[in-house]
Amino acid sequence: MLQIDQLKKSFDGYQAIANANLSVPPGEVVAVIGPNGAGKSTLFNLITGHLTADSGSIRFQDTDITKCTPYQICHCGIGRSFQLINIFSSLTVLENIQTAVLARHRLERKLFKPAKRLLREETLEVLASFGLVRFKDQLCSSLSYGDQKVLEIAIALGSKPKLLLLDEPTAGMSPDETQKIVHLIKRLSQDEGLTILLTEHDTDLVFDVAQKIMVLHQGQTIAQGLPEDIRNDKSVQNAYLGETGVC
Ligand SMILES: Nc1ncnc2c1ncn2[C@@H]1O[C@H](COP(=O)(O)OP(=O)(O)OP(=O)(O)O)[C@@H](O)[C@H]1O
Repeated sequence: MLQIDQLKKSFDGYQAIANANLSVPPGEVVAVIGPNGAGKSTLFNLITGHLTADSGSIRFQDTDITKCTPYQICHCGIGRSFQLINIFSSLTVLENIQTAVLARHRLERKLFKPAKRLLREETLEVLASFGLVRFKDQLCSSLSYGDQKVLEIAIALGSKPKLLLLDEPTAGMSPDETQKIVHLIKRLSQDEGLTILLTEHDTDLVFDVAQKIMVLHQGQTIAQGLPEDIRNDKSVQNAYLGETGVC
């Protein structure tokens, strides 16, 4: 579904992505892991068009998206939730979801008065599937951190993406909130067949949910494969030595 080849990106001479290769098969949960500064967020920003690669290619469903804008990439079918929660805090929960649903129907310009009536049923369905109906008239700023994250993922799914990118979805969460996100990832993958690409520092979570893992180290793909192979890979163990000792 997503194919990345020989990707490179430098910042003022520093190669943040030196040579990244990744293949994401349809229907799978794929995790990108690596020590701090390995280039995970940079890779995500390249995939979603928030950064432009110096060289290499990114193909999504046989379309070359390497030089596309974030708007074009979103309309191609790639949705994203960010490391820092990215919602409209001063809008209600319902209005946030409605914004995403309107955008999918290319009705963004009708965002204000008439929008209240537009696509309300579809918006309520999205809210229901994420257990957010009871919060629908609350301002987003009043939700707990965990519920704000669920809302952000629901917004990303409002555009009905085929591939969902989750950038450290459990960062800063309590164990209970983390479990809620784990269940959500499994439900979206197993019940709805969504393809998911995530980065995450919590390697227990990664080994729990991912069918495939890519390991980035200093901007290079040093390993890619099944979780059990990654766990036993010597280059991965070396990359993590002195870091978390997780593998
Ligand atoms: N806009 C930028 N300008 C300059 N350097 C950058 C920029 N973005 C990232 N970098 C550098 O590129 C490298 C990779 O950063 P990146 O944020 O992609 O790593 P990461 O694997 O996501 O790290 P973390 O796990 O800590 O979030 C780092 O050395 C970072 O300082």
